[in-house]
Amino acid sequence: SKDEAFEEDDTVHVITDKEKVVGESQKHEFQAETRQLLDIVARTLYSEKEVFIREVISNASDALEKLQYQFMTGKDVAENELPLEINIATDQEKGTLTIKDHGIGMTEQELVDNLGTIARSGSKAFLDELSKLGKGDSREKSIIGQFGVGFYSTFMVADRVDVYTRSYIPGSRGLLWTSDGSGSYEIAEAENVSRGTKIVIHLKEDHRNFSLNTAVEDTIKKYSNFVGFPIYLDGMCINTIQPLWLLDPKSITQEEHEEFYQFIGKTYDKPRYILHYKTDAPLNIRSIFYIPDTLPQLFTVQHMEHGVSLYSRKVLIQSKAHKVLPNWLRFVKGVVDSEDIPLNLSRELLQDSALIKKLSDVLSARIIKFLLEQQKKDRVKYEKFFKDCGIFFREGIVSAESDEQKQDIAKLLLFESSNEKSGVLTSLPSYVSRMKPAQKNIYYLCAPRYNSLSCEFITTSLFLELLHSTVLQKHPGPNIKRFHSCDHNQIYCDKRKQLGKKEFNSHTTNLCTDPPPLSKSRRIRVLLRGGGREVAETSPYYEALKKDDVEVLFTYNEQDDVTLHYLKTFDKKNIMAAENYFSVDRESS
Ligand SMILES: Nc1nc(Cl)c2cnn(Cc3ccc(Br)cc3F)c2n1
Repeated sequence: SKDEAFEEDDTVHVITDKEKVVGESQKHEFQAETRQLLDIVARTLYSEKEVFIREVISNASDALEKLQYQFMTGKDVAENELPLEINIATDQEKGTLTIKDHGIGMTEQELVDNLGTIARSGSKAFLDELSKLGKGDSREKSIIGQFGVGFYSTFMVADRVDVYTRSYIPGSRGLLWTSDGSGSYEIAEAENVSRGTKIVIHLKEDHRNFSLNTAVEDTIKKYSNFVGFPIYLDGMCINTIQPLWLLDPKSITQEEHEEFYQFIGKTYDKPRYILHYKTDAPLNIRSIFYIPDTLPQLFTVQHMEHGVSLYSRKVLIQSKAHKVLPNWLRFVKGVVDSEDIPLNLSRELLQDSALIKKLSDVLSARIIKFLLEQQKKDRVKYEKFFKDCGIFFREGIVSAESDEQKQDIAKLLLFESSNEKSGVLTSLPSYVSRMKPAQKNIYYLCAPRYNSLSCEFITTSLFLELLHSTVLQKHPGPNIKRFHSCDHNQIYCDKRKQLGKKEFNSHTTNLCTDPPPLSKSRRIRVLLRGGGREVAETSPYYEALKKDDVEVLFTYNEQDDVTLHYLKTFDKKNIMAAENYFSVDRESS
């Protein structure tokens, strides 16, 4: 198992340079397509140069997997005592980066073929596909993840690449392939080449950073941390955290989840909810989602660093893949690994592919289903979660493309209701389950706790006039509780305080005595405290519904107002504001 592979053995994991060329080397011209391909891959396709490390490590990992397969199918394997690991060495003096594996290695025929694959069929189809790949084209079956093309990416950063390789087939000769990536390559026989492949990358002048241990370590931890074999960098094993998402969910402890969550989230927080989701249809998905315990303050809600990490067969494709989940689920952290996602050519191709859209739809539906289960499983915990994250759901309803998604998200919402005591929350499905057959619509009454308006005014008296005309008229009922000037931008009105000469009519109240010393003209924000349950219950609009024993949802903030307005219907019932009760239902009933 993986653990054995990781146990510390005493042989030190360093790479020695004992290979020696014997005999003549044959010169080979790259086929035209190969050169063309080299140009493309080396110049344009990789947005971040560092991914060449991901590619050669993936090739090494695949070579080790193929060797394991030979072992398991009882094939005769040369040097079968060699450890299944990947060794990487940086050498700052020489300006080289070396990646070595004891995988299946290559025969001379394969060496040429693997390059040739691209030249003969691959690069033609590859180039066609590439040209065909308009924006968002879903059929981006790039061949980058296969052997060969990934290897070429080394020429983005290399003046020269030496490849020592010997196939696992007993009796195979050691070979040296070398090229500067321009027009040709050379192959010679070499001795002291151990089974597998060793790639020595002679770095270009301005890519010498890849011969620095720290730079290489960061890149390996970012892209290849979960590769299924130990990776030794300059003798140190650097990939130690298991790809939790591939394990059996029941076998993972809370501690393992917390450690993993902190590793991928770069946080010391704990997850509040954990969803380990694996499926093979309609896509191959291995994923773990975490909902953090503490959520960012409101401000960072818009700007929080978000996006789950997207992997393909344990290799990172994108660390903050924004499109894998819809924006309204940006509070969710985690990893998604799908074999159906090709190791991609570039970020752009990944951003708006139909494949990613499909993935996003499947995942968001599953997360909503999970949250609904949690709503039933532990109501108190869910209500706390809803208080923290309700804002995201409301955004989801407003921004969701399909009505089906709106309906799905709507089940997550909670409201106060005339049927329940103050402070008790209910959901739309529960409301509907209580509706009488004759009732056609769902009713809600918006009694905002705060009404804020920012107004321009010149002098105190004009301010009072303006306030009276614009605000107090609009919100009948004693919805103004307090006015006091706490700072020059916000004034509350306070029933108990007398303000200025003006007395407002009985319903409302007076403004506090000392409006802030104001310059000629200022914009201030007036927050009118009040509203909430008592306003709702004493609202004339509620009276009629109450008399007819029609349940009304109470909303206290404008986001809910907007959300219900956008939602329009739920479970095929119209969602109506209470004030429309008279006109609509009276006629019909
Ligand atoms: N590590 C490793 N192991 C194996 Cl078995 C293969 C097979 N192909 N490739 C990619 C590749 C192709 C041509 C050349 Br030249 C070098 C090179 F790395 C492999 N890489």
